[in-house]
Amino acid sequence: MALMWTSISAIQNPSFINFKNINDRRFFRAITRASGSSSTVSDGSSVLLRAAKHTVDTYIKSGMVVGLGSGQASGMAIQYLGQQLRAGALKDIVGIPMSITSATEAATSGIPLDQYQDTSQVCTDSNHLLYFLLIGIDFAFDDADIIEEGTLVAVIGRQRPRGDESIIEEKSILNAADKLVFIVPENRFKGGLEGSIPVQVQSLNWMDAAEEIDDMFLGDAEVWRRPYIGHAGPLGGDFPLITKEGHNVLDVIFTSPIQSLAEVAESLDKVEGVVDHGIVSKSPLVSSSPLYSL
Ligand SMILES: O=C(CO)[C@H](O)[C@H](O)COP(=O)(O)O
Repeated sequence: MALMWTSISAIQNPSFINFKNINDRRFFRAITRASGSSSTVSDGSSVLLRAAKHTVDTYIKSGMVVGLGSGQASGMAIQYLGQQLRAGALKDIVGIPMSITSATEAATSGIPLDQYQDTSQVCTDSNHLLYFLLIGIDFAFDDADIIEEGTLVAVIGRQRPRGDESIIEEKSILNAADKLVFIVPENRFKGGLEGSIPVQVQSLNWMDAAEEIDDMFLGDAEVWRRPYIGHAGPLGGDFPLITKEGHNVLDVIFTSPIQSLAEVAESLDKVEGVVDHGIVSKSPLVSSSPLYSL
């Protein structure tokens, strides 16, 4: 594994925190030496753990509603958050898990959980007037497969779901968060990205959507339907993946460098049958002063 100094991107407030430049330079020199030519996964893990702890220590305050992401680094942050709760360093945290895996990790770490409701709740006051109560998420952290240098637009969902992950649910929590941090190793932070953009499509007319996307990125990308088991291929084999929402997943595999992830997202959004995709743009806050009660 390459040298794993870790970058953290605060997406809503895109000040870029580079672990190489903050805190303890000696630590990173030590990691550099330890990584060297015989670097191991554990070296990378220890840097990720440090980044995960830094994320919790810096951004999470008592009383917050926190979106809990999926992936190795998020798992570390969840465990550390649980430790901080048990130690009394933090209290009154409510976790909003983005997947079954993060829910399980949070539950075993002793973090109180709630579910995110994407729609506003309708309430009545004493005069029987209707008003809306917005559910707010103060902060969220997550892993990302790749982050576009410069824009901090991220891609999630490249890997086959390990549990019951849903790009749709994950993105709705990420987009609802007032502040968002991706915890990623440095080698996932780059420009001119290649590789897969996962696209969730309606299963009935998946092929029409696939053809339209194929035409759209002709020469730059191949479009394959993601299999549940077995080998990948354009048609997704005999057992195509069906998401928990009943959709298929297309992997739009870019073989040429992507100039702008935001433009790819905009193009995909226009295709009939596309339900969602793994590109997470810098979205505005759902509410700058949310009223919430969880
Ligand atoms: O899609 C994702 C978040 O849901 C992650 O990018 C993906 O799970 C990466 O995991 P890891 O960091 O463990 O490789």
